[in-house]
Amino acid sequence: MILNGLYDNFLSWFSVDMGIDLGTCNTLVCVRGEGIVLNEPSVVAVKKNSTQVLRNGNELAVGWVAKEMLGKTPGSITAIRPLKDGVISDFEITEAMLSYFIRKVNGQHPLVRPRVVIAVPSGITAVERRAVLDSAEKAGARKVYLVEEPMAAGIGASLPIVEATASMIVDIGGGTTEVAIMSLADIAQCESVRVAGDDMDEAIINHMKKAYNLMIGEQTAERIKIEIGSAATDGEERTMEVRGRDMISGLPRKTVITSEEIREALQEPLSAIIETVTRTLERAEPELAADLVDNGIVLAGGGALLRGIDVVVSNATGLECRIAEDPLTCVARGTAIYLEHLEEWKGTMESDADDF
Ligand SMILES: Nc1ncnc2c1ncn2[C@@H]1O[C@H](COP(=O)(O)OP(=O)(O)OP(=O)(O)O)[C@@H](O)[C@H]1O
Repeated sequence: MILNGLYDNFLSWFSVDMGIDLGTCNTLVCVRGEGIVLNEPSVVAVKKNSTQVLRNGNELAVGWVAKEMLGKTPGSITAIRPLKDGVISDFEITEAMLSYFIRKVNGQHPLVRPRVVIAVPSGITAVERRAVLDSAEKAGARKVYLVEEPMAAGIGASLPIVEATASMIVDIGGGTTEVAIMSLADIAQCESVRVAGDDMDEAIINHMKKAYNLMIGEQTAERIKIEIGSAATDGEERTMEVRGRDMISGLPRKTVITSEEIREALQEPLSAIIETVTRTLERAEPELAADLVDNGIVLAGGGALLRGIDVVVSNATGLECRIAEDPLTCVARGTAIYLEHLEEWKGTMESDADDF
């Protein structure tokens, strides 16, 4: 056992060990000492009705190359996101994507295969966990460890999660929102809801259909959310010109929308997120709840960047709420730190393979 550990540490000198935030929207890879070395959309372009990944010249159509094809693909090509609601919905494609990213970071023909820590949503089933482990192994990892996303986010946000005090994280990603209260390097209370940034985009698409008879794509909806979206007013209202297809005439058209109507459209997904936060707090042990009065709540994930979301969470809970530094990279940075302290963390799930 000890020899195995020493051998593994020895191999680590020759491999680029990495932490991966395998997200519904983006995949980030973090390497110790180097920070985030890869940040690409979790998108793969394949031939229609097949799992054959396309090439764009010499490059496989994965990540940025594939994202550009999304929504603009000719009939014979499908650009797909192999993760849905934070979990793998297409194994073969996920494996192809992971393998592309791991190779990109580790080099085409590495001497030693890397150790990899992958952050997974806390709500996923044992079968889904196994699927992530298998995909990463087949994608070229020497050893794979899984860490729960809120734990990784807490580590990345420098919360004192190993201490005997409660830390609370709300990680709002693309497909899932993870809410967790942690203490003594373990998750004490956790809730995961499959409502997050993607649902906000969908709410905007539905609003544009209902209010303007205008069909817009997912990328336009995301742009609206980022440019003028908000959860609470910050005293400054914004407008934006939006282009799409008229649902009646079928022709391209543009219209001007306001931040107020988008805030209204976002109410439903935001309420679901807030309910999850309050439910988690209600279930917390009294001692841990007491700690949170002083420690407050930290928001992470891309959704934390929605204007005024900290205000809304703070108003709903009565607790102080702050946004983690660089919330989009929080989980990935946490996975890389986790890799350095594997022995300290409880219940790490790891793969069986240990060959290079
Ligand atoms: N400035 C912004 N304002 C609002 N939302 C934003 C902003 N920037 C990014 N987002 C949203 O954050 C989400 C992506 O966040 P993140 O990368 O943390 O998710 P993920 O890790 O891919 O998803 P998951 O954790 O569900 O697997 C997307 O829905 C994106 O539109």
